[in-house]
Amino acid sequence: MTPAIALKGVRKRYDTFALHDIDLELPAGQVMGLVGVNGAGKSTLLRLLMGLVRADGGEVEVLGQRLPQAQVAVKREIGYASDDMRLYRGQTLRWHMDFVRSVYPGWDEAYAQDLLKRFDLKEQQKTGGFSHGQRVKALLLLLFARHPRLLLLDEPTTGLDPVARGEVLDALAEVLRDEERSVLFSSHNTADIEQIADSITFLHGGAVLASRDKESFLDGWRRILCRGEWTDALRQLPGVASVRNSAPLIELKTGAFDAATLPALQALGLAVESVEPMPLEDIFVTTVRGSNDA
Ligand SMILES: Nc1ncnc2c1ncn2[C@@H]1O[C@H](COP(=O)(O)OP(=O)(O)OP(=O)(O)O)[C@@H](O)[C@H]1O
Repeated sequence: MTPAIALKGVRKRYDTFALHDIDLELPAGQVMGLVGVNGAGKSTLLRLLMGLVRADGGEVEVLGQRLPQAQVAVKREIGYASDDMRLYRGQTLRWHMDFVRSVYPGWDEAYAQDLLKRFDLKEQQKTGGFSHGQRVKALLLLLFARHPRLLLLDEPTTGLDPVARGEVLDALAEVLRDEERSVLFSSHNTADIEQIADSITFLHGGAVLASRDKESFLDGWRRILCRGEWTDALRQLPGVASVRNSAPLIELKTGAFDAATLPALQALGLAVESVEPMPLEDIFVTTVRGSNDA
């Protein structure tokens, strides 16, 4: 099946920042979470995919079509939401719904009504009076009810209270039950990504540090506590991203945990005390620190 997004060797340079050689593929019907610190390049990447920014080099394909050539046709099939999108303050949400409906024939009014209830929004309210959370939910409603084939969401849950976050994530999960739809969403909140993403990409300093399906990501990482004598050979073990000597214990974090890991530690004279899975946030921080040290 044609991937929803395929990037090959994509580059974009600004005065003080560059995206370098981005290779990324999002299979159709999947959700990819894009995680990165402030300034990592997440918004730039999403803007490239939306055709708002043009790559300096490499290939950008969205829904099987090459950008920038197919930009106009592809844009109709994409739902893009970011913080800099504005609603007309003096108009009601209904006015916005009618406007989008007039432009997109695929508008689903029944679904829009369902989302209005779920998001607790009033269609006759002027959007100028909306809170931040209401504005985000209104924007998502206007996107979701169009049924775009690809959603590009730039930090959709940032700044939402826990209840609104839950509502937005539930609605997203529902949108995703339809296997035809693909989503790329960025977030600082690794818990959101862990909850709904099929695959995870870490972006740092304009480069992809890691991109894998969620299960293999989480399965491959472990925090291991051992007892014994410190040896520098620990740093050479496959996949080891951090080792800390807090005698009498040694803490080791590895991104390549497998059947050979524990025997390798024992061979170095260490007694393994515990092996724990790591939450995505810890995996992300460990990966970013490792790349900063490299
Ligand atoms: N139009 C532009 N001109 C010059 N520099 C830009 C432009 N757009 C983005 N940048 C720079 O590119 C870098 C990456 O910005 P970007 O907004 O893509 O990061 P981000 O990962 O989305 O960050 P945040 O999480 O803070 O939103 C930043 O240093 C930013 O200043």
